Amino acid sequence: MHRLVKDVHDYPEPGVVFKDITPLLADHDGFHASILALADAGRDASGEVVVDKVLGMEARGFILGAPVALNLETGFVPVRKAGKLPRALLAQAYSLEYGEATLEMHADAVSPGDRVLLVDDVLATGGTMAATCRLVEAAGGVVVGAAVLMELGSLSGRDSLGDVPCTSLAVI
Ligand SMILES: O=P(O)(O)OC[C@H]1O[C@H](OP(=O)(O)OP(=O)(O)O)[C@H](O)[C@@H]1O
Ligand SMILES: Nc1ncnc2[nH]cnc12
Repeated sequence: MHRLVKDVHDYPEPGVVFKDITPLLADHDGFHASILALADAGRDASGEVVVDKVLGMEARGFILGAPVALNLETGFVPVRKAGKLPRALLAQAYSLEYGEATLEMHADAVSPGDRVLLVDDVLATGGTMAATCRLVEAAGGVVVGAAVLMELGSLSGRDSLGDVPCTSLAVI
C-alpha cells in the first residue's frame, strides 16, 4: 500500500504532510485489497459480520465506507460536512489536523441499538472519528469499531477514541 500513497508536503497548509490516496484508489488490486482488509474490522474471529451499519465520513470515508458496507452486506450511512443533508439531523463540531468543521448525520440514519463500524482513510488527531462517535451515541447506536487505511502515530488520534477498537492497515 505504501507505494500507492503519496506524501504531499505543506498541503493544505505549511507543516502538514498530506497523505494522498488517489493513486491507491486508481489501482484495482490495491483498492480491492484495502476494502477487503477494512471490512475484516466488521467481522469476528469466525468471520461472522458483527455490525448493522457502516458509516463513512465525507469525503474520502464515502469512497472506502460504501464498498465496505456492500462487502459486509450492511447499509451505508454518509456522515456529511455541514449543510448537505436535507432532513432532520444531528450535528457535532470538531477540530482536525488542519482546521475545524461540523459533521452532520440524518437523525434516523442510525437506530437505537445499531452496531456501527466507522470507516475513513486517515486517523490523524482523531477529531473526525471522535465527532462521529458522538453522533452515533446521540442516535442511540453503539460504535463497535473503527477502520482506517492509515494512522498518523505521532498525532495520537487513537487516544481520543476511548474504548473503541481502531484497526489501522498501516501506522505511519
Ligand atoms: O483525525 P483528523 O485530524 O480528524 O483527520 C482525519 C480526517 O481528515 C481528512 O478529512 P477531511 O476533513 O480533510 O475531508 P475530505 O475527506 O473531504 O478531504 C480525512 O479523510 C479524515 O476524515
Ligand atoms: N496528513 C493528512 N493527510 C491526509 N488526510 C489527513 N487528514 C488529516 N490529516 C491528514
